[in-house]
Amino acid sequence: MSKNVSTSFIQGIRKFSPFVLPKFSCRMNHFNASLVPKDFRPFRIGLVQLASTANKNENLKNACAQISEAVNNGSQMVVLPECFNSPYGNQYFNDYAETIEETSPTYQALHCIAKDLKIYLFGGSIPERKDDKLYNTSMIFNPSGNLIGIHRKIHLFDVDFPGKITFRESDSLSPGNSMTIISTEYGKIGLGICYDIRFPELATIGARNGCCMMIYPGAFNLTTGPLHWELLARARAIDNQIYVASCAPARDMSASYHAWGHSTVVGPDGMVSATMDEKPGIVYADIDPEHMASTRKSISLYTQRRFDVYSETKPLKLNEN
Ligand SMILES: O=C(O)CCC(=O)C(=O)O
Repeated sequence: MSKNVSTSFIQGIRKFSPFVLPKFSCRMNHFNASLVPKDFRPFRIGLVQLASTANKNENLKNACAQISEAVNNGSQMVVLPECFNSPYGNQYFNDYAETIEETSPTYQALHCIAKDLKIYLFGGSIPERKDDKLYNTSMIFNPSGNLIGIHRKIHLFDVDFPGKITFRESDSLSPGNSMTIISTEYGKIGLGICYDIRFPELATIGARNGCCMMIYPGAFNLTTGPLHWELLARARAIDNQIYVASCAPARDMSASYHAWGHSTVVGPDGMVSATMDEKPGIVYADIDPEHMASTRKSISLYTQRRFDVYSETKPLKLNEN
């Protein structure tokens, strides 16, 4: 089951200050495995950049076909984009929303394909109905088809770029209230959805808690995509010397929301390992503990952090008299 971490940034840091990892053993002794989380194993990830339509059944069928393709090409972990089963927009969330239960169409489709193909499936996100509220929610399944985690988008996308894009997700959605870390046989994976990537605390606390990777299903747009999509993924990776995978929908200029696309995997050194353009497709990357170890050996952030100097972080107060 996922571990929902509800801890403050400082508590998260202190818990792992200084960064201590158990001594390594077994087959990882050809490199300095004490520099990586002890449960981190190599794997191949596939990010499915899906072309979604207004037809939910079609979207689910297409998602399953693309997941199979990713697995045929060696992926042990597959990621879908934000809002992959519906168009993206406040006007759609209520109509497309599902409850998270075994009889719901998206749950069923993801459960079956993860089980059939024996993979970890990070099911992008869908509009979720829970009690009287709607959330932007990701379901994560293991190779037995069990639901092992749910992440509800914590930071809602409320922005205003006059003349370019104005969006207020909070007009229809409620925010999730906990961080999510998923334990897999390849290591721990932290999860955020889209706008969550702008808040570095999630990745930093994830890394302190032993995550080898952060996954962000996301649908950036044609204004903030070129400005920040890759930069943010690289920043989260460099800050923490972890892998970052961001999975986007393909761009559809006939839809009301135009996604940036460019699904990307960034390595622990901050370099782009794999990426693509805005069209439908799949991005593959081989995730390698040795790469993390060599990055952390060259630039030794984890032994050089000055926890004795950093004081409690406080929220920025604007216009205080
Ligand atoms: O942060 C951004 O620029 C885009 C975020 C977004 O599109 C979202 O959260 O859905």
